Amino acid sequence: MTQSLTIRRPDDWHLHLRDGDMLQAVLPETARHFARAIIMPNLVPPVVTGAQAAAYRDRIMTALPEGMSFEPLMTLYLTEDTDPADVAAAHASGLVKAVKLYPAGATTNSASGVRDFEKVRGVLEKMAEIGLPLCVHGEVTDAEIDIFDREAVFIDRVLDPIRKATPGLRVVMEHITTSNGVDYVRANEADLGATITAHHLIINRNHILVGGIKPHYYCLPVAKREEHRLALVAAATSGDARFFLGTDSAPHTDANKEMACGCAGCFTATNTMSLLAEVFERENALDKLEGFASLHGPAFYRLPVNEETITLTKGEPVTYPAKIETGDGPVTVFDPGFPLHWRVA
Ligand SMILES: NC(=O)N[C@@H](CC(=O)O)C(=O)O
Ligand SMILES: [Zn+2]
Ligand SMILES: [Zn+2]
Repeated sequence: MTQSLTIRRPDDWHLHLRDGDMLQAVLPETARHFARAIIMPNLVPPVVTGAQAAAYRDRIMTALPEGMSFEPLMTLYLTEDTDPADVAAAHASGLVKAVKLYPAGATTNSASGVRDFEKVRGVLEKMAEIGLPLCVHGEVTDAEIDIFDREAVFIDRVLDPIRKATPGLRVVMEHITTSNGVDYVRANEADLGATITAHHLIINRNHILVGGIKPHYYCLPVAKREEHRLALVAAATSGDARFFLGTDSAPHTDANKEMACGCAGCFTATNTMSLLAEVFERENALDKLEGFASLHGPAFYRLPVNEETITLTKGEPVTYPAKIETGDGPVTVFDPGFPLHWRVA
């Protein structure tokens, strides 16, 4: 008997599409399964203004192959010079669904991010007033803080003070990687959610470092100890609506990953739904997959759920390309290290 599971079409609440040739190559990988995605603004130069977001959305729609449907949900990259009025106008027009906070230097293309959080107070207050969510890359960048502690320290030193200083600000903790992140979300009733990636449900830090360094498992925030992975799996499969899927699918060419100073990012757009179904099945939680991938995100963002459905079927191990070809060079698809049995029909 074939097992099958029909769920509402999922959305991706944290996605990097890049631009140009890379955009062209990776967009169909997402649009094949996902109806919508929150599009990260960390281009070079970053997407800072409403006008830049509108132009980027047009480039995405131009890159979408005939016959595919996909709605990019645009974000603005928060800088110390961001104009609250521009943010409010971009939100009011329906263009922009979130603002993204990168601490300066925390991750790929974050040099224009925020150093002095006092300087963005006016924007955050405006966002609280209009209900526009702030998506946060939650890591401190202080050189003396150990990379494995940067998320936990960020929660205490930056996130909690910002939230207390800005009542009503709606925050998404992006790509949480620790039990500290899970606990912080659980301890706060309102205005707080978190995205979880597929790869952080699968790898811990040993996968990156034991038996030789694995550049394709290196992303930021870096995967943590196994106990943290288990906390993420428990949160994702719990049915708690504050946790939802954000793949953080972040394509870099193999040349840029497999080098002495390799880029951070895992490319999962191609096989996310197969990865998730395998993880949720192992937890006896396939009934929670629709909530995580298709229902909790729209609820947080106050958007309608998708009317279409997808069907996952279980069978012989799924085959998918090890790499996708792009105009910039090949991009390796995330390999979980075990066979996947669920495919999107
Ligand atoms: N996750 C990553 O490791 N990389 C992302 C940036 C980010 O989401 O932090 C990228 O843009 O490559
Ligand atoms: Zn990030
Ligand atoms: Zn990201």
